[in-house]
Amino acid sequence: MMNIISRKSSSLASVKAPIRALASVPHVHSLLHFHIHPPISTSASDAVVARNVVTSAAPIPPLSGLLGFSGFRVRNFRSQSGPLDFRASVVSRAEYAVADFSDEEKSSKGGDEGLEISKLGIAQEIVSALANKGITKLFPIQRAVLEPAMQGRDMIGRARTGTGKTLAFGIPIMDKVIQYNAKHGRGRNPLALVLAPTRELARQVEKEFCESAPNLDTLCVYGGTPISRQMNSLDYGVDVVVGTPGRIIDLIKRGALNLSEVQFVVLDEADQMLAVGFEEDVEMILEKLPQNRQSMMFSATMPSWIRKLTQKYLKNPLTIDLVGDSDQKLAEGISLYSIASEMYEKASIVGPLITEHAKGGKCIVFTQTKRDADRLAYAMARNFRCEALHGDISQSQRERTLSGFRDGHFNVLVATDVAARGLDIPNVDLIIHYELPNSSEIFVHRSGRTGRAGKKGTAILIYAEQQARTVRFIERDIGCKFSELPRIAIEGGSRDMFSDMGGGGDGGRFGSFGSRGGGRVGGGFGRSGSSFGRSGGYGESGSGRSGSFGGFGSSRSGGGSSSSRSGNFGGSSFGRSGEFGDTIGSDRSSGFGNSSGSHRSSGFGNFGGSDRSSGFRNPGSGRSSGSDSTRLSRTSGGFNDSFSSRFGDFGDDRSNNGQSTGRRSF
Ligand SMILES: Nc1ncnc2c1ncn2[C@@H]1O[C@H](COP(=O)(O)OP(=O)(O)OP(=O)(O)O)[C@@H](O)[C@H]1O
Repeated sequence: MMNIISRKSSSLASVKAPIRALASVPHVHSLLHFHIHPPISTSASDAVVARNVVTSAAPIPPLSGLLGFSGFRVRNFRSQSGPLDFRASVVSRAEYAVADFSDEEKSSKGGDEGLEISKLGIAQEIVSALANKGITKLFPIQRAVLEPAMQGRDMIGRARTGTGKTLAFGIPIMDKVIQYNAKHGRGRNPLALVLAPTRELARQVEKEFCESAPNLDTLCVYGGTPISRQMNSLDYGVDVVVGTPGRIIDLIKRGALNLSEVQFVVLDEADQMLAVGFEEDVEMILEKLPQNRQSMMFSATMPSWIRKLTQKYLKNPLTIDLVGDSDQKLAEGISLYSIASEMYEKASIVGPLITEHAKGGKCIVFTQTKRDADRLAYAMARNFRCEALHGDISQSQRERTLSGFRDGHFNVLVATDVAARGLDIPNVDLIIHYELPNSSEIFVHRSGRTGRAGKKGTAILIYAEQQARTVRFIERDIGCKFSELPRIAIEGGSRDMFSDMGGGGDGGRFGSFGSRGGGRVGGGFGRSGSSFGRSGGYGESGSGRSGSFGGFGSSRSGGGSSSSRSGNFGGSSFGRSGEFGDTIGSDRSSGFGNSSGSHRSSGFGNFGGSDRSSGFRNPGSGRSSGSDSTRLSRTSGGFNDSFSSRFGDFGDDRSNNGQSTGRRSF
């Protein structure tokens, strides 16, 4: 441990020092403009907003202003000191558009009604960087979060997919860190920590931070690339660390990551942390943080673990829910279609659907298994520029695939649910659910890869007749209706587009696929409670599946039975809901949620499609001993989040592993 620490004054660090010093030009205007006022009282019209926006998880003093009136109003920003005496940024004369967020959301999406970012008084570098990205007005979730976040409030947030949650927590954090650095000088230890359940999501959050505040040092940490690079980067000093829990713990354990100065922690996709088995890691990390901090959590559902976290680690949290129980769960602008198909014909109708509905644009086809993704991608590559993405694909290849898809080098991505959550790929026109998702939540997240940032998109659900009940269930659960597309007639000869891939049999091959229908509805739609409402968790097995796919099928709570009949190709919906009906795809086991590898180091960066502009990149390879993948254990018959911590002993981090904790200027 001490050896590691003594390296901190390495020559590399001293080279870095002037760079950091130069980068920390103070945003004096921001510091000067800031106001503190006593709270103002809520008005009678609060109810309008409260209905749609804010509920309090615990009794809180009335939050006024942003949350407290309908219509537009000019007001001063009310603030109290946040952590480390961070103060709210300037918001003098800022207009808070806080009418009905739902209505607003429908109409604006960054449109005319949004709050001008340039008027917020936040650091000019953020304003300019966002403007360069075409972001000039706040989205509703950002407006809802901004003021309480600036006030230092802990919060739980929920909004529809693609509506800008990252910047909702990102803007206040970036601004506060910039101000703090301007005042106190830049330090070595991070001031903000963002936990994400997957590498891809972590990378995306990092990208958003790097693009929006290019002068901040944001480091992304996850497994799959050498940990030494991340340790070096931490050694130089970082402002914000984004990462997956496993690698973060690894870095803490090695004495490379000192969380003693963290003032902001964000749990992004918190319920997904649970789904991929990170709960123990997350709690360990939260235990290591200073008491005096601001915590923000974003979660689509509220399983009991999240509630427990909320009670244990958040202080008097505010809940900002722009979805609500009865609202539709999908973003506006996504057209939903369903289409019935025989199991053995499904693969053959994907092509026509893409041609018709993607119209040459980007399309993601979601399968349940890695094997399906590979095979479908392979077969479709005859007619489309197409690649597969799933957890068995190496991290570096996954990144290449994602950046190729982003950049338009190919336009059809066949993915397992590894891509369902959080990924922000611009201009995806079409989502095809090749197989029913495991839960309504997964459906929402898969579909939410289109229609982002107010754009239009289409999602098509392919189902077998015997799965019609599940389709209705999804409709009810997400509050949307599917328009049924006419069946696509498949000529005999082309029924099985995998026919040259081995296997055989009457229709549908995929190796051991082959049963025509033969399904039975598993029935039993488990609806598991969450305080955020229904989250699905249905189990229906189209035709039952296992055979070559290995016995999926056991349903956990709330799920219907899924008959696993070997050799049959089935609809593969596996009821599993655990506490909240939110499930992950069966393919998560090895790859999804793995954390590893840095993709940005301050000086050198890493290779592999990172969007960090500065820096070279080094190929990420090799899994560190602390790879998170080892924690994901998959049990037969279902998806099991169980894992055992590799870090029973967490070291003596209470004393910060002996690291220097004092903030110092470089
Ligand atoms: N105010 C804004 N104006 C225009 N575009 C924005 C704004 N805020 C965010 N965006 C863009 O919208 C896209 C979606 O944002 P983001 O990924 O944060 O959504 P999200 O709510 O986290 O979605 P998901 O739940 O699917 O993860 C991003 O490309 C982001 O840059």
